[in-house]
Amino acid sequence: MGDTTKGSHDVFVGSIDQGTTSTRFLIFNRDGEPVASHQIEFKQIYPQSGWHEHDPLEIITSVEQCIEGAVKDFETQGHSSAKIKAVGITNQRETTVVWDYETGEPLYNAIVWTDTRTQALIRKIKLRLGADRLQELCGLPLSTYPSVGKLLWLLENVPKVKEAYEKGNLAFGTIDAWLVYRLNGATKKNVFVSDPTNASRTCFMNLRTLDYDDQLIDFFRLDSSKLRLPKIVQSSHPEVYGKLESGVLKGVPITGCLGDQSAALVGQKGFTPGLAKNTYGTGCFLLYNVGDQPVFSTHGLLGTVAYDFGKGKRMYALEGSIAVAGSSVKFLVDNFGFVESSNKISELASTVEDNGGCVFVTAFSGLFAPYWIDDARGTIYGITAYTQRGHLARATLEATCFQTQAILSAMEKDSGHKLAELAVDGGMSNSDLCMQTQSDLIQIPVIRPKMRETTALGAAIAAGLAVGVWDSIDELKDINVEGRTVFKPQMEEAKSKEMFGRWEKAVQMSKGWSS
Ligand SMILES: Nc1ncnc2c1ncn2[C@@H]1O[C@H](COP(=O)(O)OP(=O)(O)O)[C@@H](O)[C@H]1O
Ligand SMILES: O=P(O)(O)OC[C@H](O)CO
Repeated sequence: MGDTTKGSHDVFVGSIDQGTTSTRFLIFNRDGEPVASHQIEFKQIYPQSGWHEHDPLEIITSVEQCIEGAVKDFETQGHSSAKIKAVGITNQRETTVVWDYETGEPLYNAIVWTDTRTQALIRKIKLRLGADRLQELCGLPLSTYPSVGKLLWLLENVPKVKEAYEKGNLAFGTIDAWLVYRLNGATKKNVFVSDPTNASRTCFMNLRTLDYDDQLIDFFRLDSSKLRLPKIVQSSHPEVYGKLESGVLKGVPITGCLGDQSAALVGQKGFTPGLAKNTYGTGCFLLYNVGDQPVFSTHGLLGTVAYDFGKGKRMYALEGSIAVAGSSVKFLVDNFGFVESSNKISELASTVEDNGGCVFVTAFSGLFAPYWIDDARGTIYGITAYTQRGHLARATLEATCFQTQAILSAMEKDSGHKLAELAVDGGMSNSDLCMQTQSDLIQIPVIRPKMRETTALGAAIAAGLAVGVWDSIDELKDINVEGRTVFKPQMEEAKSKEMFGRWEKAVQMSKGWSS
């Protein structure tokens, strides 16, 4: 930690937010306000129904361009880039990248967390002896969602990947590990690390020890002497993530790293057990801080790491993961031209009073928490000659709210605690209609901060804490508190229950389509 940083107000922290549909770089001041930013959408590759890939090199380019764009904006405002003391990384989780450790080149496209090509493979693995004990070790239910299935598919189907593995040259990583590796100059420095919030999404990490577990690796019939896994290091650290090797911020240290949902919890300052946040991005993810010991769900949720800021500052979370949220809105826009952009969907939904009897189970990747139905696919119920586009727009927004309602009910059963309020963020939370519907359905207040880049803020906090931009989390308490919007329940509880009953019926009916 440099003395010039400690206590000084004229310092800034950069944050790389590498999401499922776009990459951003934001520069935050010490008050947690974004002063400059740049965002780039990159290509979504869908080679077949159910497959979803990204180009790992395009992701790197998008990060480099975002850094350049935001720094330019920052300098235009009269700031010097020398004031940027550190950079944090936050990223889409589970998405799997494999590369050749000798050359640093990717061996296949990244397989995205939403991808369902591993459905049959996972079903076979579920039959193995010991499959029912996995969740007690790694916190995750066996499904198409974690990285492990994607890696096993690559080993079975891509000869180059298998060859590299046999030679002991196969590097496997989630997006955080890939970014850190490449931003450090790849083979030049070979910085090959991942933080526990990301590593906990692979199925290889033991949730109690925060290290790889041979029981898990053996169960998946992988040879740890052949597979190169990134070293698991804490989420906020002054040294372990290296430095930016090139570009306008060359030499600036990377000092924070968090999976995007953990970063959002940190950005919402969910540091105390009992606090929860729900992020409505491409998917939607509810994280509930359970304290410094892991909780293993028995009601369809995931046990995961909230953040690891070092000894005595490590927290766990229960998570409810919804595969499709904002992506369903994008689907109506891109595939059917319902409106010209996602931010117009509420307008369309407001042209009608209710869903007109329609329920849309947006199971494009099967249904995740708390249902885990891998063979469900997107299905709309209740269409009649009366149905208008507005009804479908409303049913689309409601689908994420219903799944959140189901997750909260599971969370109450797992934790024995009823949530008093829900902090929200992410692209889809911009819809007032959606947030009001959410509050109506869950019957508690929904709190939306004024500054919604909480994911990027969380990574900036992790990075800033490591270099003394902030000395402790107590110093963060006033950040992003002013100007919040509170959505209070306006619907009768009986009506909310009735609507949820119809949703649950639709979920049951959606089973089995892709079996
Ligand atoms: N006003 C809005 N109403 C509803 N959905 C929206 C709105 N604005 C953005 N979205 C949705 O939010 C998603 C983008 O949110 P974001 O938090 O940037 O996601 P990610 O981090 O996953 O890339 C898109 O899928 C988009 O359809
Ligand atoms: O891109 P998002 O914000 O929907 O987040 C993706 C998640 O990290 C997947 O687990």
